[in-house]
Amino acid sequence: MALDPVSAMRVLTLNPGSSSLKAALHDGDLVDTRTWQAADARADERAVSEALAEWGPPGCVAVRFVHGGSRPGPVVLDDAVLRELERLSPLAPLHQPLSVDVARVVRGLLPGTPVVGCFDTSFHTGLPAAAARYPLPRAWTSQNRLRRYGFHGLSCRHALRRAAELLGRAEDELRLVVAHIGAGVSVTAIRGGASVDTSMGFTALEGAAMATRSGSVDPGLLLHVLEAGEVTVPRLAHVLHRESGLAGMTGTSGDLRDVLAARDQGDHDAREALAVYVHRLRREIGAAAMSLDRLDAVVFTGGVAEHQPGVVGEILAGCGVLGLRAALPGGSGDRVVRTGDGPAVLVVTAREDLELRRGALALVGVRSG
Ligand SMILES: Nc1ncnc2c1ncn2[C@@H]1O[C@H](COP(=O)(O)OP(=O)(O)O)[C@@H](O)[C@H]1O
Ligand SMILES: CC(=O)OP(=O)(O)O
Ligand SMILES: [Mg+2]
Repeated sequence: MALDPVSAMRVLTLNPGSSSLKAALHDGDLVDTRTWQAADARADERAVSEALAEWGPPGCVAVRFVHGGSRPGPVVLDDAVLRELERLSPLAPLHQPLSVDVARVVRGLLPGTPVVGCFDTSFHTGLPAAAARYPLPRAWTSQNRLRRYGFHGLSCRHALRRAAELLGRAEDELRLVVAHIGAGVSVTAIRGGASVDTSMGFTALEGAAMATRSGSVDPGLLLHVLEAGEVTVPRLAHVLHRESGLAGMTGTSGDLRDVLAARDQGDHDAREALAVYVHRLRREIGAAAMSLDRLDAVVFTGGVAEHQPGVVGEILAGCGVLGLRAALPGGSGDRVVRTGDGPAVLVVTAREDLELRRGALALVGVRSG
């Protein structure tokens, strides 16, 4: 069947994550992907040029931004929007500057080609007040700016879509917990097709322990090290984003492969770090489940979920209180690991690129239709 001109458009998607830049070229139903590791601004600029050299010019481009503020959906990027998004960089220092750079580079290389920004935060814009608001003074929160935004929304949106397909159920009838486990880690509760709670908050530092990010730490501890003069504010920001999590606890890069290798060699810190990582993930899964009236399925997605079934198995082994059964999610591709009594367990590849494409085509289609 011939595709209509909008869906047949070649779309380049660019996804700067905290440990990689992922690019994909969607040409009708064909997809070609490339990943560049250890993203930094200059490497990302080179990656964009290499992607364009390899694939040629697309009809439009979609760029993932983790922070979109209150934007409920994708927007076409122009200089003014990019300046606004750049102002959010301090709230997502591992991602936002890279996305802004990548968008500027691609706009420079492809003048006249629409470049669309799609936001992790959009999926969470309907969070109920109980989940979105911090218990801070009204004067701080009344403008609705200092609140919980949530991230990994493109991944959650795709996980919901795939879970509905794999389980043969309507999206809006599913009650899901989605555990996105990559370099960044978050857990989201989905009910009625929408996010109703999520572990990341004002920034992508809150919640579970991550590859190099601390996740949640008692704010009293942070006040203490600041007041004691042990660190400056910029140093503390650096430590919490880049020198904590699995990396900080072990002295490795924080890549789970390195941590598992160290544990296999009997390294005590690696064993303890993985125990903390798994414990904190289970705690977030339990917390997310409390926003649901029943739990139909837990969906594991992101690089760790895709490549390390043993770690998913370790997490599941301690989730019996939710009715989840221990399982080792072997196999590959999107799959239902277990069904039967208790919630189902799914592993889904994080295809943020498909949501980026969808978001871009919806906008470009509207503009050209
Ligand atoms: N075989 C593997 N290939 C790629 N990543 C892996 C593999 N095994 C484990 N991982 C983990 O997946 C993480 C990357 O996940 P990913 O979702 O791609 O991250 P991000 O989008 O944040 O860059 C790495 O930090 C690594 O710990
Ligand atoms: C929001 C976030 O942490 O993204 P990533 O896992 O891609 O680094
Ligand atoms: Mg990612």
